[in-house]
Amino acid sequence: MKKYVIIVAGGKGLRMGSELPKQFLPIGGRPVLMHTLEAFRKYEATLQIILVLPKEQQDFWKQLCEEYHFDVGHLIADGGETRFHSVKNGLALVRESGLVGVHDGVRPFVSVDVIRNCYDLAETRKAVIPVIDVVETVRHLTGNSSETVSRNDYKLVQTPQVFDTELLKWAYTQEFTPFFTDDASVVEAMGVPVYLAEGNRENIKITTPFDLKIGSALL
Ligand SMILES: Nc1ccn([C@@H]2O[C@H](COP(=O)(O)OP(=O)(O)OP(=O)(O)O)[C@@H](O)[C@H]2O)c(=O)n1
Ligand SMILES: C[C@](O)(CO)[C@H](O)COP(=O)(O)O
Repeated sequence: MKKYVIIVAGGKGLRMGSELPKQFLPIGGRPVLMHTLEAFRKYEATLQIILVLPKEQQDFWKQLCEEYHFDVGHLIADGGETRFHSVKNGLALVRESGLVGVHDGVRPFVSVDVIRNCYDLAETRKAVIPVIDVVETVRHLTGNSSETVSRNDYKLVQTPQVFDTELLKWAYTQEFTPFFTDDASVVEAMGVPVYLAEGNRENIKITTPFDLKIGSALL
């Protein structure tokens, strides 16, 4: 079965606030994105990797690949206005039927076991996302007040989110709404249920400078 992953790195990284876009910041001496692509190559040698990058960053990325002798093969698509639009641009390069995962470029610590489990389950479940437990107490804001809610009723959502290719392409024909913060929300809006798989706690999304410190410790 043909398998793809769309690795989205088309964002602005505003919360990181660094001059160098966060996907290029070094962890363990190498850009974040290289760790991410390698995790997927470790999962499967024949996986077709599609990397989504802002057009103006693509030459810089190619320079980095040469400088670091980075040889994980991949196609490049242009970043879009939002994550939704970036995924849509990546999906345009998905030409055969099979499975397609979507993964945040800034989640370099996804485990190969989690990747494999999500793809394996998607063969029958069609739409699979990795999640982890909430380990802190959660409060719901109600106007000027707030109340504790049961954390057992919630999960934290990670990537890769893996889908049947035709299903994801169909879902991405919808008009964008700000409610679409991940791929599962886009698929669910078509009335299709999403299956929850186990994520890994190290699979953090590098969002702020604090996450970089954690990332360095995780290597
Ligand atoms: N237009 C966009 C926006 C986001 N992303 C990607 O989606 C992932 C998750 O987004 P986030 O961590 O929020 O990245 P940014 O949007 O870059 O960060 P910020 O919200 O702080 O600006 C990242 O890999 C990011 O590059 C993307 O491909 N295209
Ligand atoms: C897709 C995601 O990483 C799942 O947790 C998350 O929704 C991305 O959100 P962001 O605001 O684009 O970082």
